[in-house]
Amino acid sequence: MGIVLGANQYGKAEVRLVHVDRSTPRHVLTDLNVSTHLRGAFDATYLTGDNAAVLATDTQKNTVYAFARKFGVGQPEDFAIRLAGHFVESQPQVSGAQIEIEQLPWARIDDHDHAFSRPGGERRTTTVTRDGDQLWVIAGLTDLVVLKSTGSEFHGFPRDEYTTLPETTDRILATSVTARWRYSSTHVAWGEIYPKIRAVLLETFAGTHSLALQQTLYAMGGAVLEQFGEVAEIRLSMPNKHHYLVDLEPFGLDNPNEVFLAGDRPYGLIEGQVLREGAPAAGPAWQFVPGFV
Ligand SMILES: O=c1[nH]c(=O)c2[nH]c(=O)[nH]c2[nH]1
Repeated sequence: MGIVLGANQYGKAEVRLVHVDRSTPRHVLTDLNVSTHLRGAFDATYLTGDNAAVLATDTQKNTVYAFARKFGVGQPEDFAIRLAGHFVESQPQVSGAQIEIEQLPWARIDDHDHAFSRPGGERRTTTVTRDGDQLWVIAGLTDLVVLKSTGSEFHGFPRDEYTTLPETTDRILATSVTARWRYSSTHVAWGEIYPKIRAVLLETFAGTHSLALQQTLYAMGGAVLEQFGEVAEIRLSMPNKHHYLVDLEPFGLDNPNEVFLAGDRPYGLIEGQVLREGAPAAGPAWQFVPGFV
């Protein structure tokens, strides 16, 4: 019984590309998950490990980023057609290509020029604690994903022998906000105040020129306490969803903060409480509430 190689394809899966069109102050954000698959005369690498025909998947990934800088992205269909054409037309052994693209949606926060939020995914939460006659109400939200394409810096941090992070005065700042706030009374119009607090969190994220995600966290919590006397304290957990500027120099291209790799993990995790001095005590309200300091 003979053994033969059947259908095959190979490529780079899930290239996380974030492109910022900064040609006007009103940034256009395109967030894609691109997978490339090449088909053609690749028997040799499977059968003998001869890679003479194998356009490396790393090269395919680089092509995605370089094309984003060279040509922009536009509609995902156009970007995919351009990539498929390039692979088939530039490599004689590549007879076909399949390019899959998922686009992650972003919406502007209050029609802001460079602050966005991700629709869907977010949840409103509450944790109510009763102990004897006493009652505490915590409200909040999880997974509110937000991004600023400028207006964020990070510098002035110590450098030791393990520090490689460059200082930056212009970076993408993105996070998935989990916030929980404790009301100081139980006489609150829950349904009316919730969207207002959410809106203050969003507008403070958008409006704060950030020198650190820590500073943004405190500003967001502080704004809620300033504007809502009913809130005794707020706790925030904000992963720093890193966006790495792609080095396009090897391809003769600059990258003026336009083409980013959206990292998955690891991520910075910035957490903190913002408290109103003299507010009623929390008692057991936070006991066993997950995800918080
Ligand atoms: O806003 C930030 N805070 C940090 O503590 C930190 N650390 C890091 O590597 N990048 C950042 N960004």
